[in-house]
Amino acid sequence: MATPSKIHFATGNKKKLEEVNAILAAGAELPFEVVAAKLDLPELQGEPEEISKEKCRMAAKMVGGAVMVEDTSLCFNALHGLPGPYIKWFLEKLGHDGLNRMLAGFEDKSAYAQCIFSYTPGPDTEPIVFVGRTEGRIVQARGPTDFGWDPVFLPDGFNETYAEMDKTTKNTISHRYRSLDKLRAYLMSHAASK
Ligand SMILES: O=c1nc[nH]c2c1ncn2[C@H]1C[C@H](O)[C@@H](COP(=O)(O)OP(=O)(O)OP(=O)(O)O)O1
Ligand SMILES: [Mg+2]
Repeated sequence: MATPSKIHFATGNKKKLEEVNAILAAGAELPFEVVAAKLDLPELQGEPEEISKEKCRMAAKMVGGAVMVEDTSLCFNALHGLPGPYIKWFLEKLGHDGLNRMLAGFEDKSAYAQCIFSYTPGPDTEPIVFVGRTEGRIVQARGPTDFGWDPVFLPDGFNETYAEMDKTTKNTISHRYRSLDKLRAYLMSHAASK
């Protein structure tokens, strides 16, 4: 279906919204507009791709139009991918130090950040899913603490945590960038020809 002119981004997280806007603004001019929609959506449980699609369906029903939603997981390899989609609760309850302590008994501190965007042009269309991943490892917290687990995630190939690096750098290597770049390409290629 052709890309509509207006897409609602349903999120309750201001920092995500900032990054999404910055990532989209850094690219070519878009044939669509992204508007924020603060909807009260439940934190669903299950497999990440299914969680994301279901959230997208619910949001599309609520706004009655095109929607994108995003969910972020932080997956520890030593723990076979946990906390994964439950990172929000682990971070809230344990803090940065607690996340490090979860790995104290393991030599393997490697982890990956995963972002899943789901998009639908409207409530009657099955959402499509775009996955982006950035590999790294869990370190003692370093840098500003204004966005989630950024201080404890050190992406591979860098000496700075997500929190320490400047936003422009994070926004060219992040899990969010990688999945949003795929969604952007999809939306551009389905834009109605002028
Ligand atoms: O790039 C990131 N760097 C650091 N922390 C991050 C990032 N992206 C999400 N986060 C945090 C927010 C929340 O604690 C959990 C994901 O949960 P998640 O459900 O996706 O986010 P949310 O509930 O805050 O917003 P939403 O309304 O879009 O579901 O990881
Ligand atoms: Mg959420």
